[in-house]
Amino acid sequence: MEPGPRRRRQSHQPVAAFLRDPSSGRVYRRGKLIGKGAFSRCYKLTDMSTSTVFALKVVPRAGRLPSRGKVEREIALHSRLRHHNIVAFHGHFADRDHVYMVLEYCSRQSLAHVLKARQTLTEPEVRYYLRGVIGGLRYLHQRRIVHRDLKLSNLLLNKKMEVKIGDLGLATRLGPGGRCHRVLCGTPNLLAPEVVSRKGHSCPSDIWALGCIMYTVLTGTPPFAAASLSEMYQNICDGHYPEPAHLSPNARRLIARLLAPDPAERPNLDHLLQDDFFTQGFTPERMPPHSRHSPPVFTFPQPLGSLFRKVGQLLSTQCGPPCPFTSKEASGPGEGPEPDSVDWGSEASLSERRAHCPQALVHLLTQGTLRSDPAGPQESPETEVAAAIRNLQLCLDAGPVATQDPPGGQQPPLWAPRWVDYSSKYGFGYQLSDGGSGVLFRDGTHMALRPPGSHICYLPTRGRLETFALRDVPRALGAKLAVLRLLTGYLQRRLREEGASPAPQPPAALGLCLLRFVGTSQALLLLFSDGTLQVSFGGLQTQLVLSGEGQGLLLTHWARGQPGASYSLGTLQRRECAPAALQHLRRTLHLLQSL
Ligand SMILES: Nc1ncnc2c1ncn2[C@@H]1O[C@H](COP(=O)(O)OP(=O)(O)OP(=O)(O)O)[C@@H](O)[C@H]1O
Repeated sequence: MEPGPRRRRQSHQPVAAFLRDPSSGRVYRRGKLIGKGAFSRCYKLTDMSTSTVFALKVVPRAGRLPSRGKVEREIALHSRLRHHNIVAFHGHFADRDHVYMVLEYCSRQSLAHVLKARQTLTEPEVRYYLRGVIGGLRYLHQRRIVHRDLKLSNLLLNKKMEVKIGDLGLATRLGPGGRCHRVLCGTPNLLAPEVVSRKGHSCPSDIWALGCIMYTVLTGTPPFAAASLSEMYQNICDGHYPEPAHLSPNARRLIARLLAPDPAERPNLDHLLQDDFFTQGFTPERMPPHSRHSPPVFTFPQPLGSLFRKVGQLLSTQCGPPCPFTSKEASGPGEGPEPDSVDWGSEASLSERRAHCPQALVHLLTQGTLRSDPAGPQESPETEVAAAIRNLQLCLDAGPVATQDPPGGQQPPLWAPRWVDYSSKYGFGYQLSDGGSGVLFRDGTHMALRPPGSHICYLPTRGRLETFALRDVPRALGAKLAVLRLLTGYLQRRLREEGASPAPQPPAALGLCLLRFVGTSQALLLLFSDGTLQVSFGGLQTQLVLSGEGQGLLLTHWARGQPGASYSLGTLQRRECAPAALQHLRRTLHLLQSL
């Protein structure tokens, strides 16, 4: 995957089983061989007095190194560095045959090993690893040091799966012009155009390597891997690589920015984490060690409570038309865990959905649609989506954006402030702002609990409403009622914990139901039967609700804990809408159009 630098392999003298650092007096026991580089070998090493485990990098002293003083330069440079995302340097010594470097031990090997086992990584994982690499690289660049050999095998992982930049053998300080020697060093398929054309390495050359790394871990193949070196260098100089069409637009855009042929156009590390790829997607705080072998399923607390949401695998879970739930009837909650101890979806259900939906359009994580009556009029979910798109366009076409946020009205619409996606097992539960709740089940049916009389409203298919008093619910619906109660109880508990109470507003119509939900890495979109469209971005950071119709259209926008502001179509037409709300409208439109 990563052709190594064209360097001659060294023959190695055996390394003694016990080694003494003459300057510190420490005695070490050499352990097993953990890896081999072009000029070095790495062993596990234990400090005999403290039992601390290190990695020992051993470089032979024979006069066949690529350039004299290379190891000395590596030691001089590496020993002064101290950063959480750079392999720590603990000491060095030498004997007649070898130079030894005592390094922080990274027991989970490298990202090259992970990719070999996994073939590709998911976007949340890539965000997690890149964050660490960017942290370490920023530290180097701030000190005017370029790494010059960033590659997967030099991104090591410690026991906690924290990423550490290693192998500073080619790292060097920048010269006065922000560049260093015009030599062709590094790993050929990761060389930046300016390095290939011998203009010298600079900080953007490392950024280019980051682009190659990102591309490789997301697609499983490096962006530049032509049969001949000259063809590959030509592609590098032209910035010509196979378009990774199946990746999310944000991932593709960031790769294109990182792999800009002109170094001046590549993003600076200080701004990289502000890219949409990082800000609009979930980044795990930690990485489970098993993710070295299988895709992780992440769970994370929502701001409104410890809900768990499925973000395990972004990959190619992309569907065009809505994927039906499986026809399996929802089962009772007896055998399942509490919703706040479950993940959102499972790999099995994702691959199931992928098999159903070969077209790749939207980066979906989870979705569900209310079942249509096969004997009834052909209602397609696209009809509601098209209506929602029309409404969004009406708002967007209303007029130019106000230069500052106008005071919004306070007309809270009926919406779903809380939800829990338990669709991998039973269904998607939500609580309405009037205190009612509902579940769209995996089998495409819908059941709701409606205040004030606590009616149970059941829709076996779209348009067929059956209502029951709580005690009269037929036995056949007992399992679904149990799920509805389980999820409602859970959401009410959250409401109590937040100290919130339902808004005083007229209760929803008995037939109101959730027609469709779509979860992507960026947003959760809910479409109700009365045409209300609700979109939540970034967990619950920003919410947008579009309700009503025609001139009664109302846009309500909540941003980062601010009280909601509502805008009527008339207000929007008078050119008064918060710029942030319009921006979210555009993102919603984009999302809907890509369904
Ligand atoms: N600090 C460390 N902890 C654990 N393993 C390490 C550590 N440093 C290196 N290794 C392992 O040893 C291998 C050899 O590392 P080394 O830095 O000598 O060369 P390399 O970067 O893999 O190759 P090259 O020298 O060709 O660029 C690595 O691939 C890695 O698997």
